[in-house]
Amino acid sequence: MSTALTPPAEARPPVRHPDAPAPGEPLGAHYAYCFGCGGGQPHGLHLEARAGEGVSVTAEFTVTTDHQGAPGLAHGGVLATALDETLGALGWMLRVIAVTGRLETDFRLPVPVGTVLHLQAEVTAVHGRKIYSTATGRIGGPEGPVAVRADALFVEVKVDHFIDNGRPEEIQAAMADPDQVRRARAFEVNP
Ligand SMILES: CCCCCCCC/C=C\CCCCCCCC(=O)SCCNC(=O)CCNC(=O)[C@H](O)C(C)(C)COP(=O)(O)OP(=O)(O)OC[C@H]1O[C@@H](n2cnc3c(N)ncnc32)[C@H](O)[C@@H]1OP(=O)(O)O
Repeated sequence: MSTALTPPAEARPPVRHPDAPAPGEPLGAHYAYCFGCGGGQPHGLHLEARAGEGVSVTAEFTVTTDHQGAPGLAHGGVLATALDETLGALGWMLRVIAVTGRLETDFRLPVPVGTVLHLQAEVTAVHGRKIYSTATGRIGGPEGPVAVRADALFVEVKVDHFIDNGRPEEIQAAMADPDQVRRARAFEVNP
């Protein structure tokens, strides 16, 4: 693991937000057109995440023919996306909006089309706006062998990060959608 992903000595253990969804509760999509979790992306991952214990989440992603790199095998970038999306869902547990700063991925086993990837992610430490986290993707069941894993650094941002940087068409549509505004607020500590 690179030094940038090692929490400094002053980092604190993560604290589950009191209003975090209960363990087992589905988290839903943070944006309908998200490539990772949105229902509105025909070739997306349609990843479904649930709250876990503490500051953790679980998720499942079924590899389809849309996700191939080599014939019959998942593309590594798609698997990294599944890890990234699962790690991103940890924001629901902290009620913080955070984006990926760094994502370091180990690919340990090939993942065939048709596989259900069982993902688990947890926050390991928090230091200021920096959120340190780790994730695994297992095949053959939730207790199966680890096919992919990642360590990550997410950085907390305000909703302005998206409003200021996103293309105006999509931002205006999102801001006009009460359901999207509700989802964005669910991520924020002080909405
Ligand atoms: C109604 C309105 C509609 C909106 C609704 C939206 C709802 C959304 C809800 C939830 C969204 C969740 C989405 C999850 C999706 C899955 C996750 C992704 O794929 S996210 C996309 C990929 N990532 C990016 O696009 C980031 C691009 N990068 C940036 O924007 C900046 O670089 C950013 C924000 C990461 C940092 O920039 P700075 O200017 O804010 O802050 P600085 O000072 O540079 O960094 C803060 C600290 O972090 C460290 N840091 C930053 N990047 C680092 C890196 N790559 N490696 C190591 N350290 C890093 C720095 O060294 C600094 O540390 P020191 O405070 O000094 O100790």
